[in-house]
Amino acid sequence: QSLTYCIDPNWAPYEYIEAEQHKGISAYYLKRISELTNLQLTFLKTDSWQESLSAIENGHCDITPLLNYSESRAKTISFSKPYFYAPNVIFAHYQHQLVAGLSKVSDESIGVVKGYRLVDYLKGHYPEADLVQVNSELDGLTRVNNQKLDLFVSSFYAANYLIHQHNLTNMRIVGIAEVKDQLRFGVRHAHKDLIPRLNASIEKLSHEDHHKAFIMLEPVKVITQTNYSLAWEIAAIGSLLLVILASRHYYSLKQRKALARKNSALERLHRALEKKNKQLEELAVKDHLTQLHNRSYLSGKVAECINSKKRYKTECCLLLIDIDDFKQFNDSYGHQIGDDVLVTLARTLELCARETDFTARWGGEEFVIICPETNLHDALHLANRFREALATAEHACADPITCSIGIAELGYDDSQESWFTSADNALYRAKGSGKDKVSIASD
Ligand SMILES: Nc1nc2c(ncn2[C@@H]2O[C@H](COP(=O)(O)OP(=O)(O)OP(=O)(O)O)[C@@H](O)[C@H]2O)c(=O)[nH]1
Repeated sequence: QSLTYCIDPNWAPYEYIEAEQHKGISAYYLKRISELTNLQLTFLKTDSWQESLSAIENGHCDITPLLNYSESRAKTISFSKPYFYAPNVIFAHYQHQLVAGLSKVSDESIGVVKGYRLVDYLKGHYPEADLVQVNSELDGLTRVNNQKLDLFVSSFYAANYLIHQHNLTNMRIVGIAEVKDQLRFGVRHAHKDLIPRLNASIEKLSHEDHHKAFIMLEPVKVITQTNYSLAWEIAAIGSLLLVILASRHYYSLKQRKALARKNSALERLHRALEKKNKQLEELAVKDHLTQLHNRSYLSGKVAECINSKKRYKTECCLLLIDIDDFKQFNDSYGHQIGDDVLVTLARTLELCARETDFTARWGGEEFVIICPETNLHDALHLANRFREALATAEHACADPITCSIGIAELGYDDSQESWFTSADNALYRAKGSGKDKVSIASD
């Protein structure tokens, strides 16, 4: 005989659907009973217990393997004798005090699963109770856990299983409901002739059969042993990070020190370079032998004098000095003595000139004094003073040093070239008139 059966799909661990398959202890009992009765049972999948009850009522489902007796169900269903017994308990928030039984509940809401026999029971025995019908055991337990419902009455094993599975830790059992589950087969009235066969098979179930089913009520084991491997991994990664950070810090310190050393070396180099540059600048404007300024330096000063003349009409004189018969010093005493004579003249020049004058070696044995803010009279005085000082200056050979001097006052329209030409002409005249003379350009 081939029959269909249906279950409560949300009543783990009693019965539930997993991967489209009927699971739980009712699956186990159903298998045993169909073996013992030789019944062919085909599973009719439903989405809820309500849907399963409706399927029995409208004839789509013939048998359901695990339900309690109730008068209302008895209208459409014939029942076998019970074969599995379980207590019902009352759940509440973990801070709720113990409840001595359902009869002691007064103002609190009591949850039960819609369609369960408990609904009829509570309505019948406690009509005043604030009954809340929830969709499933899990729905009721979750509401209590979240303090959305005061109490929830449920099968102990089913609730125990769900609490573990869903980690509902805000709740506890606070009392025992007087009703117990006495679970049995339910058969559509049309097949009530099956009841004796089912009862005979139930009688044949052994103690071991029941024990195997009972074991299936055990919730999924919670692993209480601490898994240290993650801690070790974290510690290892942490240590590695520490080592990396420490070595980075060490290398960055090392690099900073090396950088500081390089920076101070660079600073030293920079200072040395500045010094060298200064020396080079001085070399560029100084005569190496006499240490007087050279022609290129003087050209700048001459330009300043010309500008000053044009702007302020200030007086300015130029003395062009040439050592007389200098060639003879070289020829008679050698080049070194010639150099000494040049240096002697340079020192004498510096002694005689004022601080505001500019002295320079113009080239060879020719020297220049530019005297700003100086008229011809004073320039002549300076020239003669210089000649006298030179004549008495100590130097390396016995011959006296004399020089001829050409003086030119800067004219308003003079350029450097015309000014020096005037001085040169005057010098030429001084040489021509017997040397050791001073000649003025305007003469
Ligand atoms: N020792 C030395 N001699 C120099 C230097 N520069 C130029 N002379 C020499 O100076 C001499 C100049 O000779 P001249 O131009 O004939 O002039 P001078 O002998 O002074 O004759 P007058 O100008 O007519 O008095 C040359 O022999 C040059 O070689 C120098 O730096 N050192």
